[in-house]
Amino acid sequence: MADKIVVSGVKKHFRSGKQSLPVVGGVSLSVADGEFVAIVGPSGCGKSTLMKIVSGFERADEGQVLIDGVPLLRPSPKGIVISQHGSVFPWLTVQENLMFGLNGDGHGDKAALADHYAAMVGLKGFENSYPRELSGGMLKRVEIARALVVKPEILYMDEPFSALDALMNLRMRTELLRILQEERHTVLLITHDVEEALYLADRIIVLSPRPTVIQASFAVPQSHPRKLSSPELQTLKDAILAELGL
Ligand SMILES: Nc1ncnc2c1ncn2[C@@H]1O[C@H](COP(=O)(O)OP(=O)(O)OP(=O)(O)O)[C@@H](O)[C@H]1O
Repeated sequence: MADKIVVSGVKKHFRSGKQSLPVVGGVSLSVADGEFVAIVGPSGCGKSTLMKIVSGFERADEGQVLIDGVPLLRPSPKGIVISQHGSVFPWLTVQENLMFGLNGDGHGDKAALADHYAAMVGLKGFENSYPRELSGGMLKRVEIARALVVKPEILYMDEPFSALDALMNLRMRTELLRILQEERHTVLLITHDVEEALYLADRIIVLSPRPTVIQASFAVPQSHPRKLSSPELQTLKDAILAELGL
């Protein structure tokens, strides 16, 4: 499969006063078209910074990011970010939120498309509801639908489910896999949760403490749906946790 994302020799530091804080210490990785790669690493190691660089919201000091072979200089229309903070507009209905990113004439009947994606994430019947009328899990699904409706080639997910309760977190994982089976996207997921990574990803990259580098990489060869209790995934989990010093 062709490489969708190529990260080569990326380094980044921040400056606070006279202090220099090295955050990304030299990261190179390739993500194939349609691949789902999860990134785990210790708290504060630089995961979000790396994600911002790979999604074009932050510039690297050194190295570069290529999307389909083209250097990334700003956020690409091919990618969309889903973060833990949420970006649903409270003053718009679910349908209006989903229609928001659809501009130009390329999207046909925007309302119908919005409703299709609302249904896809289980929000049929809530198209005219406002965010304040929805639960946290429903809001997160609006967010995911809002990202998918523009048919991004790349989904950048930074702890997308971390604000949800444990049950909703599990539901959303399954929901995401179902959607990805219908529409193949290239996905880069940052998570604290090794089990979430094992459940979802084709490959798991473990980052070192700051300044972060790739410490280990694990392929997850199992097909979906996966059983986290399977001996193979348990062995993999132990190996990843060992890399994280746990
Ligand atoms: N814009 C910035 N200016 C200065 N320092 C920053 C900036 N962004 C991040 N940092 C620092 O860089 C380091 C890495 O932050 P980052 O958010 O990338 O880590 P993380 O691995 O995503 O953290 P967490 O696991 O806690 O979400 C932290 O020490 C943080 O304080």
